[in-house]
Amino acid sequence: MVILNTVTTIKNSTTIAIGGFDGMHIGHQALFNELGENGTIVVIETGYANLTPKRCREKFTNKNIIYLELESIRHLDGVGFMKLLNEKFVDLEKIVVGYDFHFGKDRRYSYVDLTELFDGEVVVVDEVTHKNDSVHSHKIRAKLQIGDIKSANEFLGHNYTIIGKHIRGQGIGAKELVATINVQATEFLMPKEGVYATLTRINDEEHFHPSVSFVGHRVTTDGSFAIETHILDGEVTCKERVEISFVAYIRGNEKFDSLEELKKMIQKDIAKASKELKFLQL
Ligand SMILES: Cc1cc2nc3c(=O)[nH]c(=O)nc-3n(C[C@H](O)[C@H](O)[C@H](O)COP(=O)(O)O)c2cc1C
Ligand SMILES: Nc1ncnc2c1ncn2[C@@H]1O[C@H](COP(=O)(O)OP(=O)(O)O)[C@@H](O)[C@H]1O
Repeated sequence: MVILNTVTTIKNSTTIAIGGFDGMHIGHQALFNELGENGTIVVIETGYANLTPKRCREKFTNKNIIYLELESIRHLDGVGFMKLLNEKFVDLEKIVVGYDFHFGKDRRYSYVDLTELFDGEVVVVDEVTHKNDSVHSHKIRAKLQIGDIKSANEFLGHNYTIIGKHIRGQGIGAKELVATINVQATEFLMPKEGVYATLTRINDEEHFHPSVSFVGHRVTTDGSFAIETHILDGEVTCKERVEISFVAYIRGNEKFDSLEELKKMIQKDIAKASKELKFLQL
């Protein structure tokens, strides 16, 4: 990962797009479309990104990304920020930002200041909306938190995807319910507690498996928080790194009086998830 603060200069990059870019949503993609061949994405890293934390942004672009820690630039005024960009990007000709881009101390400066301060071209991308609603990361987070996966995915332009590592479960699943892969993915925002039709990929497999996943506190068993995915198209063995893509919300988390009742419900969940995923190209 290239952190801009620690490198002296970046050569051959004539165009940059600047922002936080958590989510890499359709608004962000509109900026990337203006980058051209030698464009670089400059991520201002707040440390709070939880839709595409850290290097996960790289999954959703083929452009080069470099990272700039907010802490190291937040004190700068407009002139200072511009000086930093010019010093680091020695071939800079064009800067791409969105209509609401703000920077510098107290977010005091906008694209208007950028246009005055920069000697090259500033491209300002108009507001990107979906169904008359302005697309922003905070709105995607809010949608995920109420389980509105379909709208969140429409704003994102891709399925909301978390990546984590395989961890040991309680050992009840395979014996009494269905086999699940338990996942730890602490850096990501968790969608509303419940059951989802999902696509799961293990390590760097070429294809995703249709799956049904549970996210939440296992109120029926030990009460602890878990992310579990049950693969619908057979057994998988190698499972260090697990990627779960959320496609549709099926139901909320429930407490069942017995494992038999939970098992019956899981069978219904499987049927619903299979139906949701049937027409997807995996
Ligand atoms: C499709 C599916 C739906 C689930 N729904 C619930 C639920 O509504 N409430 C709940 O407490 N646990 C639910 N669970 C989690 C189970 O409690 C969990 O799989 C079980 O405790 C076994 O955990 P283990 O894999 O760690 O052994 C669900 C799991 C799956 C795969
Ligand atoms: N809906 C949108 N339409 C156009 N530009 C956008 C949109 N959302 C964000 N941008 C631009 O993308 C860059 C990154 O913005 P950022 O603040 O990280 O996104 P968000 O507002 O979604 O959290 C900024 O230059 C911003 O102006």
